[in-house]
Amino acid sequence: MTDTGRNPGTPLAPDWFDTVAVNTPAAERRAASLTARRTVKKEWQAAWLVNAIRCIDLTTLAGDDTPARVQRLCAKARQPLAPHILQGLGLEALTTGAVCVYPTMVAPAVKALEGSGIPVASVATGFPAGLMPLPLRLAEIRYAVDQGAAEIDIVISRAHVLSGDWQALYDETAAMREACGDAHMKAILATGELKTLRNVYKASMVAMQAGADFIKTSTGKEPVNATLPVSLVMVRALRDYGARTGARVGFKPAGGMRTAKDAIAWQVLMKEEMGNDWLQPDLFRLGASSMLADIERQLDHHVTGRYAASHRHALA
Ligand SMILES: O=C[C@H](O)COP(=O)(O)O
Repeated sequence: MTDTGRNPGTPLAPDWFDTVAVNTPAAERRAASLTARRTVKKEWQAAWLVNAIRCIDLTTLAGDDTPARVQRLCAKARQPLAPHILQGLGLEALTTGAVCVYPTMVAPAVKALEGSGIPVASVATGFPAGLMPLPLRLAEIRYAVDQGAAEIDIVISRAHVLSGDWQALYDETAAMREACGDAHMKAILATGELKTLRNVYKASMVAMQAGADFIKTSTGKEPVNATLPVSLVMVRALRDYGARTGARVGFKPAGGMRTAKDAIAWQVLMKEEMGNDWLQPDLFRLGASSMLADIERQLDHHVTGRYAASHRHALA
């Protein structure tokens, strides 16, 4: 992620969100219409899928992660498409947006990505629940940065959202942003646990006021992770924040996105809501561990006319 200008944040301003109303049925209709209305023409689908790849935070966040698995993930991030597909698309080179791992896997990832230009993102702050004393959460951020992470995906305290304690949410998130130093901070809202879309909008706004460079839907561990209606509300908050401050905060849907169709759907949402500028890795990421396999399969078919068995491209 090149530094397209960090989000400096603002003082906590509850008047920017405390009277917000979110019409849930309308958000659901708009989200559904986005993907239904704009069907990406066949010949353009490949280009949209290639663009999705350069925006993917290729992720492994499992309790059985090992340095060997992370090395394989990084090899995939360096070469997400088989050579015959790249050639068939007329592309010289292509890499993913980042690799996203747990803090203790940052060092092997940094080593495996040396010279690639691909940043390492690390989750931190007691991912996925975040229920640890703040000093330990901040220390985990500093550890991940010291290990070489260029991006930190923090998790917010859902309890502060559910109780409407915006000052506590702001203070914690601002402290996390400070602990990140030069590392870009993505704030994971765990929207599946925030109960209402109104809370999603408010949490988005407070995270951005506290200095988040990106807002991210989910850890991938909630019962419900990235959805289009939730994403629409977060992107509207990001747009409103930008209108007030001029800051450009990025958006990262994450969790449960498995297919090439998902990759196109979220890009259509970004294009329709924010415009083409938001379809590049500095401002848009797709947090996914398995979506790339289906994208590669679809691009293989685009180039060869045949479908390879999905397992052939799955990450071992
Ligand atoms: O941050 C990324 C998510 O944890 C990935 O979730 P996923 O494994 O459902 O793709």
